[in-house]
Amino acid sequence: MAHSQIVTCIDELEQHARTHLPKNAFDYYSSGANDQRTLAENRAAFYRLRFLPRILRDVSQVDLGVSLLNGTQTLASPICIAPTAMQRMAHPDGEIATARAAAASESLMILSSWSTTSIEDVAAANGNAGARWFQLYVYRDRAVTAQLVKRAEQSGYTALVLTVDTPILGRREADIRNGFRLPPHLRLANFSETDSKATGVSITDKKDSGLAAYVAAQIDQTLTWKDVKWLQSITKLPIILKGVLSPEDATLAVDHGVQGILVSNHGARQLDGVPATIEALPGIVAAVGSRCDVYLDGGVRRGTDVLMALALGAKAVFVGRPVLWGLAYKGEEGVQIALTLLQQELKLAMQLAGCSKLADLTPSLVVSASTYTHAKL
Ligand SMILES: Cc1cc2nc3c(=O)[nH]c(=O)nc-3n(C[C@H](O)[C@H](O)[C@H](O)COP(=O)(O)O)c2cc1C
Ligand SMILES: CC(C)CC(=O)C(=O)O
Repeated sequence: MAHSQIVTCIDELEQHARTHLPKNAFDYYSSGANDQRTLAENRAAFYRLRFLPRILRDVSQVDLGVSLLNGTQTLASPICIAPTAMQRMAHPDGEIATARAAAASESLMILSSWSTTSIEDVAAANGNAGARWFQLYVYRDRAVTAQLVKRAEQSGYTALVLTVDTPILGRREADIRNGFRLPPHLRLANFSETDSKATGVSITDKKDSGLAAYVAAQIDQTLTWKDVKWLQSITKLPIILKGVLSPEDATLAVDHGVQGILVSNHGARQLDGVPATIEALPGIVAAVGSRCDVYLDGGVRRGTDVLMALALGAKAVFVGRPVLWGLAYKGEEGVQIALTLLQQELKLAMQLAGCSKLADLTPSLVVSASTYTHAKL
């Protein structure tokens, strides 16, 4: 795709990234774990759903506005940016470009702990008008973790997103084959060299996958529900648990006083064989009810995917790789293209489905394709 050409969908951005990014980076961004069954399912499960649109409703005005976390976070649309590590591999401006595009699109950005731009620099790029949450990995060294939380608070991040599906890195075979490591001109900007070398493993070490070794050395595998309490004891920020798939865990999360649940399988990069997130969503929504916000990420590539997730009870959706493909295409402008495409597609899908605001979306809008396959005609 030439730069002058019109981008018509997210998949075109991915194709561009595939042919323009270094293999080491594209493979890291695109891979799922093991046989990548869940990676395929994250898309396939959307294809197994069907809409039952309503007719003869006034759809001349569509409002995509949404408010999250008990009305404390208002957004122009429910399409937000999932945290993805090391964005400067996709474009020299990396997280700065994402933060600017998020603010320009009135979207919400979650910054990864493992960004290649610091918490403070991203906050400055996102500005006063921006909406930003910080994704937290809990380090074995709790002083390092507490310092991240403090810096996020001081830089105007308004929630913490605690990732709970990564006690250890999933098996990403492309990274093993490539001997993945962060290119030498980049670094994990939120940590000092000393912090990242504290246990003798650096992300740039020449191991099978430098990343897997780094995670194994640094991330706290002993994490339990008591650490959610610990986190609550050191911050007043709302906490969202990212990586919930089981309704039982969703109930426990609410019992532990979290303000949000992000139904996620980490872009199919952790345990292969888990359900697609759109399949896991209804059970979690049923378990949680209105006791806290429920969000979804994983395989969202179309406005119609967003519409399905919202109809099935998600308050907002997050996209990971589409933002990386936008970055690789044209930095800040590319991320804006990705977000705008999804917003426009969502608006169109709502109009065609007979909905003019998010409150109109109910589960009756979506049915399983098997309803039709097995129908007696
Ligand atoms: C390249 C890459 C890096 C990621 N890095 C992080 C991370 O640092 N922290 C985290 O909680 N999730 C991380 N994720 C998971 C995303 O936040 C999100 O769950 C996933 O990408 C959503 O699926 P999608 O890419 O199909 O939209 C990463 C995902 C990708 C693809
Ligand atoms: C550094 C990694 C743990 C980032 C991540 O979450 C991922 O690669 O999926």
